[in-house]
Amino acid sequence: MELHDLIDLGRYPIDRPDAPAYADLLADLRREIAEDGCAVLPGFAHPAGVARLVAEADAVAHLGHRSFSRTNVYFSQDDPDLPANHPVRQFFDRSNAFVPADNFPPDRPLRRIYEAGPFMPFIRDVLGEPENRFFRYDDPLADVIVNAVETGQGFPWHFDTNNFTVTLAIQNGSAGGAFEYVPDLRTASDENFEGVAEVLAGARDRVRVLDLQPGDLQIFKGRYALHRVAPVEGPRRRYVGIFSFVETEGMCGGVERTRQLYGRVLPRHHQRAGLRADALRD
Ligand SMILES: O=C(O)CCC(=O)C(=O)O
Ligand SMILES: [Fe+2]
Repeated sequence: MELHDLIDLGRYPIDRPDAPAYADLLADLRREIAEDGCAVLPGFAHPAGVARLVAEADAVAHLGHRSFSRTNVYFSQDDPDLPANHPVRQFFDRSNAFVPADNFPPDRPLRRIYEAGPFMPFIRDVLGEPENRFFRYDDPLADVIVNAVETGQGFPWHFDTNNFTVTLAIQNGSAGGAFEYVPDLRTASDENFEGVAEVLAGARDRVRVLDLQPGDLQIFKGRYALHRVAPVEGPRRRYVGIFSFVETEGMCGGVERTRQLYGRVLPRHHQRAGLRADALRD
């Protein structure tokens, strides 16, 4: 299976960084990131590629870790010393199933894309990050996963633990499942708890809504953009492939969050706790 069996390389020539079309594409996507905090590449995976990705997701969906919990936007514990309306103290229902990354071998479609030579440099170019601050997530449970969401389930407001998130829509639910986000709500040095509290209380003025279609690739700064997935409705599962990138080499997920989302932790999650460049709550 080659990259062109999955991706529309005619429309998105990520394998030809010297081509003028690559420079044009990059300029468009960088503008989108600057204006919207998010770039979308419609039809990045072509229909035949989507069919392969759906088949892969269907085959491993039963291995998803189904978890139901109440979580705050940081996936952290409550802190009773803070005021009751503080974002750390706002908990929302979360239910979904993450299919852990060790179910996606290199010769199957999803990891074939994630580990393809041109993919990481392309994403880094779009985000305008330097080479020494852009790495694949070093987490064997979470570097590339599928989020499988069934009827009634969703993913409430949160920040990602990895810096940059790239999602690939594989299959939509029958209805619902829209992606909502607030770009740049916090920075590496400013939690902006007040702004977060406003969104959690229902302020909609900065919320953007995306209705992604199967095959669409989305690139955004999930550590700084608060985001959520509206509940899915109807019999069909929603599948999204999630590719993670980080600014610190060797970084993996924290112990608490990894246990919640994947149902297990590895020795490296303990060994590398705290290996990150910022001091955000997570
Ligand atoms: O399913 C999605 O579109 C994104 C889910 C998400 O935000 C996450 O897994 O952190
Ligand atoms: Fe997320």
